[in-house]
Amino acid sequence: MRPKAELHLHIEGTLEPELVVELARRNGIDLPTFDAEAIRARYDFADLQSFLDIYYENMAVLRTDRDFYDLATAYLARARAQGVRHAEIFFDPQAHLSRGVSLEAVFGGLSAALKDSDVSAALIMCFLRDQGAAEAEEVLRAALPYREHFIGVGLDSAEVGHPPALFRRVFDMAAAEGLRRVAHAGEEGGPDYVWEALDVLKVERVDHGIRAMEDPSLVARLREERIPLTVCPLSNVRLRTVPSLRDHILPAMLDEGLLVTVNSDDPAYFGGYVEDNYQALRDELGMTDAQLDQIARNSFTASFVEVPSAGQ
Ligand code: HPA
Ligand SMILES: [Zn+2]
Repeated sequence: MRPKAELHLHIEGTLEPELVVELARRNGIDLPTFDAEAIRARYDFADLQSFLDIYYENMAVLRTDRDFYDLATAYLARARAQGVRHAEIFFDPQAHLSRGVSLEAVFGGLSAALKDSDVSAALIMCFLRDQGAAEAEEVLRAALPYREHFIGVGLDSAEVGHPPALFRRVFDMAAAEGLRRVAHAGEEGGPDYVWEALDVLKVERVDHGIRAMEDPSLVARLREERIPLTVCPLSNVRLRTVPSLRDHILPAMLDEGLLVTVNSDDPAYFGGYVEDNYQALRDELGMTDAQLDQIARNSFTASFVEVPSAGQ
């Protein structure tokens, strides 16, 4: 299997229904159903928000550092089996703090899992854009005692109506701390969100970014500056940002000379882990092995951490 890096992966989006049930039992949490298949049957999404509603609901079973440890350990084992040599993993601390779960539990569990895995991995802390900039600044300040546990910051959750420019100050603060910067932009939002992420937040990578293709001058900028895009094909289909995989703009992005990568986003919800995304691109979109090899090479080029086994 082709070695690859995964650069767009929300650890809470790897929470499989079976683990939801197990953690609910362990933590004495009542669920509408304890049948994993019945939970999975709800995963028919109309858009990003309808997914986020269930995503935040399910993650309420994550309470202790052991829960976060088990979650990340399960992901890393699956990732390894899918050829992942290196993962840069998003997490959403605000979604846990708001439920009374401490940063200590979140960082403690995730960091221990990364340390115990033989897959190279690092954490990127995301701000929930729909919770506003003041809260983002607060969580960054609260996370600084854990500075050595994460390499960067990102911006996720409901995109439209929450433009990147609102987060200028917190991204400046993060830059001053030597943190790397990424943001979701151009998933449901238009090319203007991608421009803002680049110009105002100074992001070094754009998460999704598929709608950048609507603006030729933006495409030229991304190409000239070699800005990586972390595209998530199965996610785009399941959240209906594209009608079907056959309509996906990824091959055109590659033809434009963009530094595109392929990632799984929230694999427990979108029908596949990262190699499943590669295979779907081959089987349903007819992408060639040469194209997929290029994308896998791009994933190492686009990663923030030098990976010793890259390309082996
Ligand atoms: O695809 C996504 N988009 C925005 N926020 C998210 N949080 C988890 N997954 C996503
Ligand atoms: Zn995402």
